[in-house]
Amino acid sequence: MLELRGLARLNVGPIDLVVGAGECLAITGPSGAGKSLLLRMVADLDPHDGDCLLDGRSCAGMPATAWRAQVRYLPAESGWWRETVAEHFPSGTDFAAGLPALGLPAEAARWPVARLSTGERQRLALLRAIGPGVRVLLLDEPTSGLDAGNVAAVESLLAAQCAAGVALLLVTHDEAQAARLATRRLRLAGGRLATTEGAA
Ligand SMILES: Nc1ncnc2c1ncn2[C@@H]1O[C@H](COP(=O)(O)OP(=O)(O)OP(=O)(O)O)[C@@H](O)[C@H]1O
Repeated sequence: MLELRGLARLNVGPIDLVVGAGECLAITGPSGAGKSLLLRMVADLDPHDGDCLLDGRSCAGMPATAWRAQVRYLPAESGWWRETVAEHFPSGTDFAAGLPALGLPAEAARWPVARLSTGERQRLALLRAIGPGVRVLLLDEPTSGLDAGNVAAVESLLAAQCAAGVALLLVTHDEAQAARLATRRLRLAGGRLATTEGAA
């Protein structure tokens, strides 16, 4: 349902790729290979050549807000711009119900952003990224700062998203994580994507 057609920027691409609903595509590759550039192109955050389509509808042909409501990008370092956690979630949503599954207490909804640890920010940013209407999650090292227990919690949540039909593009340096989560694995090197050995 997500299709990348000739996506290219700087030294990355052109990349053609189709990712189905419920598929988890893991992308590995050396530092500086262009993994984040690729995710940012799919999120339509930087100027680039080519186009992305969702169920045949072109990103270039729809308002940026409509694309980003369906295709969510979780950067390696999340952005926070208001004082408290709750202010970053749409009002009227019961996002706090999702906190325990990520190892966070319900009162974390009221915490000031300034007190959040790196791992707390990372898990809360993931909670922010998921939700009704989201079809694709673009995940840049979503567990890089986490202990083993929280890695497992995040991976469970991601597996549940896949089971619900969300497509994941997962950038990770963790080959074991790729093996656990991915339905398909690709390696980005020299600006091109290639199949890796050990792909599920
Ligand atoms: N705006 C830019 N202008 C020029 N070069 C850039 C720009 N953004 C990124 N790059 C370069 O493009 C290359 C790919 O960057 P990118 O962040 O995508 O790497 P990555 O594969 O995600 O690496 P890492 O695993 O270290 O996060 C890097 O050499 C980076 O310095």
